[in-house]
Amino acid sequence: MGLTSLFLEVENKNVFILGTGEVATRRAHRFLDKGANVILAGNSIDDELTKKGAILTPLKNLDEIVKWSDIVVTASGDAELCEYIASISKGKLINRADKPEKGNIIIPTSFFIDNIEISIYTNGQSPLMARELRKKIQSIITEEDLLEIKLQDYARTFLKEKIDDQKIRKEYLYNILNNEKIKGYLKENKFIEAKELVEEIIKSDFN
Ligand SMILES: C[C@@]1(CC(=O)O)c2cc3[nH]c(cc4nc(cc5[nH]c(cc(n2)[C@H]1CCC(=O)O)[C@@](C)(CC(=O)O)[C@@H]5CCC(=O)O)C(CC(=O)O)=C4CCC(=O)O)c(CCC(=O)O)c3CC(=O)O
Ligand SMILES: NC(=O)C1=CN([C@@H]2O[C@H](COP(=O)(O)OP(=O)(O)OC[C@H]3O[C@@H](n4cnc5c(N)ncnc54)[C@H](O)[C@@H]3O)[C@@H](O)[C@H]2O)C=CC1
Repeated sequence: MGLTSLFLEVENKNVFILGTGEVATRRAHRFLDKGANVILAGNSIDDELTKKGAILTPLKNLDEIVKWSDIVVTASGDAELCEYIASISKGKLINRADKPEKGNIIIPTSFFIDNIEISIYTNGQSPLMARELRKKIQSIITEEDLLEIKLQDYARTFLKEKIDDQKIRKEYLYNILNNEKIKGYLKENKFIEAKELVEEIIKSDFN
């Protein structure tokens, strides 16, 4: 295995999910929430999925749907059917919820703090611990960290307009990150003051 974490654009991508149980439903929500077209094969799906645009198909003639799909998920308790679907999915992106090590996509636990996305993968060892680690991480990220991210975003955009050389932009961003006065402002939730100081620092050199 040579897994590395990446973010995948799934908007308007075609996703086929084999199964309609707990895991299949969770996967379907995740893809639908990001604008993918989702078809699930199985007996029934709940109204919430239907409302989001999921389509249910019976467990037959699945070859055409596999051809249609960009991403395949096997999440059925029927091991033989999972194997069959995997065998006709060669060359595709496939998440094997039934046998993760045989697929080429892992779905980690992911969560947001503000608009920062954090994903955890325990290398298949303990999904439950992935969930526990999530709680720990959530508890150590402060309001100040989130403001620093907003400030860096602001400074980066501002710098891109003023300075062509990326190396120089980088130097400014490090200086902003380590500026004690700015840190003090963020600690006191004074974002406007922090922003003004950033502008001052940059403008004083470039006006
Ligand atoms: C590899 C992976 C699949 C992938 O790549 O998609 C995978 C695989 C498997 N999980 C199994 C079991 C359980 N999974 C959960 C829960 C979650 N599992 C999730 C992810 C992943 N699970 C992927 C990476 C995991 C990693 O390594 O970090 C989470 C984080 C995200 C999500 O699924 O949406 C979600 C928590 C969501 C949240 O945050 O709340 C629970 C808890 C519960 O149900 O209450 C149990 C029962 C307890 C237990 O077994 O620990 C089994 C069956 C094992 C068997 O047969 O006994 C397999 C298959 C196998 O291991 O063969
Ligand atoms: N996060 C993850 O990735 C997890 C993966 N799993 C694995 O994913 C698969 C599905 O798990 P869940 O959604 O929790 O199960 P579930 O029992 O909620 O759903 C199983 C689905 O498989 C279908 N099915 C068809 N034939 C079956 C058969 N012979 N036996 C059992 N089910 C059959 C059911 O109709 C249903 O759609 C299993 O292989 C399980 O080991 C399980 C838990 C978590």
